[in-house]
Amino acid sequence: MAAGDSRSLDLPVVDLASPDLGATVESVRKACVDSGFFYVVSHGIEDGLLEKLFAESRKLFELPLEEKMALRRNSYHRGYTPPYAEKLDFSSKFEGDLKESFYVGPIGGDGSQNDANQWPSEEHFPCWKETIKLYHATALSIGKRILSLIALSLNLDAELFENIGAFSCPSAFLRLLHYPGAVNESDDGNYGASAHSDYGMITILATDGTPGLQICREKDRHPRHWEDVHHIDGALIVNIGDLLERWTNCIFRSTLHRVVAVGKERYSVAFFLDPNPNLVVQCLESCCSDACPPRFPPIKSGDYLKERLSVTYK
Ligand SMILES: O=C(O)CCC(=O)C(=O)O
Ligand SMILES: [Fe+2]
Repeated sequence: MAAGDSRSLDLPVVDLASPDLGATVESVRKACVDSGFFYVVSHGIEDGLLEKLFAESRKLFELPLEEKMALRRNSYHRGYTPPYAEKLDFSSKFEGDLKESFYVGPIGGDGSQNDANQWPSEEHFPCWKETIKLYHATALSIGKRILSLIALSLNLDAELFENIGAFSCPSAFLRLLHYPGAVNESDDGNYGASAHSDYGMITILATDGTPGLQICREKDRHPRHWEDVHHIDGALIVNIGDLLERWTNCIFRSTLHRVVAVGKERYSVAFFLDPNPNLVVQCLESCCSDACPPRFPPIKSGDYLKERLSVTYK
């Protein structure tokens, strides 16, 4: 289905600079319970940074395939993935999704973390690393602010995730994405990114404004009903992942989404913020009771995510 065929959604817009904390927390809770998706504005990203980020991303994807393949995703899940490398929806008849992507994991860190990132040559990409590093750090700090609102929205301490160690060496991955414009006839009906939910805690998405992103709020209803997530200038899109859904005993929703081909090239940058891999994720205290016991056993965040990724990239 092409974007635009479905009804457009009115997702909540969360203003990170709002002086009314109570209303902000309430709107975060409603969004996380209803659709697992919302917009964030007044995020404080410095002027021009998103433009620079998209320019560097475009420059990387414009390289010839063999140069990109020299930076192919390594065993630490950093680097380039070509078109068709990822199959998110196993019911799809196509070999894989149309998108190509580039992953950048935690940068530097406290020395205990092996910096396994791959970088294009400094000679041809003099501003690449600096721009990516700045956006990675900025997205991480926005993510922490959003998770503090999420904690409040669950009637928990604003610093909960910080206090339990989720943010000490968090598994924070940036993913640059490029969706092709024209596609071959054999890819007629294929998706930029086929239907999936994200695996981790939260995802923060910036796009170049090209449509294509859709969500399905009722994953068990068939036929599926897909709704367009329209672009709002200056806003980021935030969504809940499966790990947070599990953590909240399914009070918050990790919603199915996909990117349809719209016949126009599209760039986006997703930031996946997941906890320290050693953190044990067990039902949050405000999300269970005698009447509503935990649905899932505790699991180490890293084990959960490794298992999910191994299925996607066999
Ligand atoms: O590019 C987009 O709009 C969505 C990307 C996405 O869903 C993902 O990378 O998980
Ligand atoms: Fe996603």
